[in-house]
Amino acid sequence: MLEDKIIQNADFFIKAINDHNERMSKIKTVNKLQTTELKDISIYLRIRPLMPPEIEQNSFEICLPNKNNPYKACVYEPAFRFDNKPVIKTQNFDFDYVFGPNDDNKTVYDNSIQSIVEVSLAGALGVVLCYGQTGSGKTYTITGIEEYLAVDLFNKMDKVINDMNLRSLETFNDRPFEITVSFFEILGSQCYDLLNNKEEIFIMEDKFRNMNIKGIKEYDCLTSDDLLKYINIGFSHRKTHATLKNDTSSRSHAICQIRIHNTVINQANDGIIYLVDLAGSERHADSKFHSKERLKETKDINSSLLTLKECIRARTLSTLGLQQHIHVPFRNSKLTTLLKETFDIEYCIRPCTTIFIANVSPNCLDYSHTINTLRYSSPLKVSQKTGYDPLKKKSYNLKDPSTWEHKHVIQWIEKSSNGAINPEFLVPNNENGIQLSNIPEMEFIRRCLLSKGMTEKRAKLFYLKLWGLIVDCRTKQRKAKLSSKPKPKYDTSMDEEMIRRYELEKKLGIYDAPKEEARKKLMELDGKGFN
Ligand SMILES: Nc1ncnc2c1ncn2[C@@H]1O[C@H](COP(=O)(O)OP(=O)(O)OP(=O)(O)O)[C@@H](O)[C@H]1O
Repeated sequence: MLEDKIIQNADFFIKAINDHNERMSKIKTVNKLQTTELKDISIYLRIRPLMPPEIEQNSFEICLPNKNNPYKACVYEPAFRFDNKPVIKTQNFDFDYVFGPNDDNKTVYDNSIQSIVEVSLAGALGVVLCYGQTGSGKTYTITGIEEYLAVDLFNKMDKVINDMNLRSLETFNDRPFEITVSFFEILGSQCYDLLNNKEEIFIMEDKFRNMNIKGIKEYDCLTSDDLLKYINIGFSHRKTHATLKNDTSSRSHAICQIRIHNTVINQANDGIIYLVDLAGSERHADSKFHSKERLKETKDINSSLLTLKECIRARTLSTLGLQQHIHVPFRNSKLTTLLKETFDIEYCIRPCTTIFIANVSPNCLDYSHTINTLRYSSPLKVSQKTGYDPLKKKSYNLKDPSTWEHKHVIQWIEKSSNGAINPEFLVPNNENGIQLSNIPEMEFIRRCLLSKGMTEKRAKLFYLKLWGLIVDCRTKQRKAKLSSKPKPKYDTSMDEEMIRRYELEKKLGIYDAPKEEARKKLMELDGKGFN
């Protein structure tokens, strides 16, 4: 068997991988970028360490972070030539950051997730998705993140209260933030409340296109311990099965929803954090000995993961103005329907941040699983090769906030609020149009309220006015992009014969000639003619 052959040749492969790694360390180092700006969608990779049973098996690591470039991972395929000689093939994959086997959950949390806590407290939407083959460390990663996040959320409240100067508002009370949690799982098209005896719940869109979860129970959390207690109960009720890779493999998408309600600024939408432990993707081949029910389960999981991939990619491309198709297929699965605010840029009216963590096993015997995960996740990070230049300045357009400099922002605020809002309060840090759009709703309203005579309702309307512009502008840009797309050479209703005739007429220069004249000319030239 191939697996036995790989282990028998372990010495060769380990040496080849070490040599390659050594050569890589002599190449110029790429420094880690110190960026504090939150991206709409960030794609990370986490490579777990080899587990003790894998080490006992004499397995070795075939997926490593690139020593000199924290944005790349290197994968080595252990293979054999036709004459049975072992060879190693190398491939590199790009990410927003690669966490290696020595990086613990705290490092992952500090470098990827913690930034969404503050913005969610200010009213934004934060989504964390853990993806990977079964046994690759998704649950390990998400539970670790949840522990740090629960503590951090309660710790940061005070900072946000001070930063937002909430104490100065008349409506300030002794519980400015109400934190509630719910925990549910999605199995195909069914959803179950894991904190309420697995009662069925329903993800629905109301007539205002808002998403609602009918029947879900939300629990009030006064401390981080409360929050963690509910998360642990939820996990213990999740559906699992034994797979080839994991004795308790997760067969559902487990979603922890943390809602942050600001009781001081009631008009603002609640901040929401979704922590999603995706079901372990399993190759169809690995599940072929299972029951019909298991096969259907695997099919459902894989199809929803495919929809998720399409949605993330479509969203990224459309944000960058590179999307050719207007359709983001978020309605194709329950999970993406729930997260529609993240994907549907014509609906979304607040800053959304999505953090996608792909988890892989470094075990040489998991090569095919690991490469599948890398091929799935790495392309989600849209590379600069696509021609998108974030530094390229767009020319000023009164109706497009992304083109506004600080002075345009001031003009817009003064004009659109009829002088009721003082720009010094709303954009005190020289914010440009993009930065203005990135101010979460609560913070936006809070800043508006600093102007004399301003009410929460008026501030909310002003926020919606800005987002009306942003959404209109995005829609227009995408439509313009679509209409500038070259028209297909042939009408799709043309059959083969019509296309042949069209090509021939074009070649003979008689395409626009009257039919009779064209026929004569055609007969003269090739003696065939047509009716
Ligand atoms: N970074 C890590 N450091 C140490 N141990 C890890 C790490 N990642 C995963 N593990 C261990 O690997 C095993 C499998 O991890 P985990 O259960 O998180 O996999 P999974 O991807 O959630 O699998 P499934 O989809 O089947 O539920 C666990 O025993 C876990 O403790």
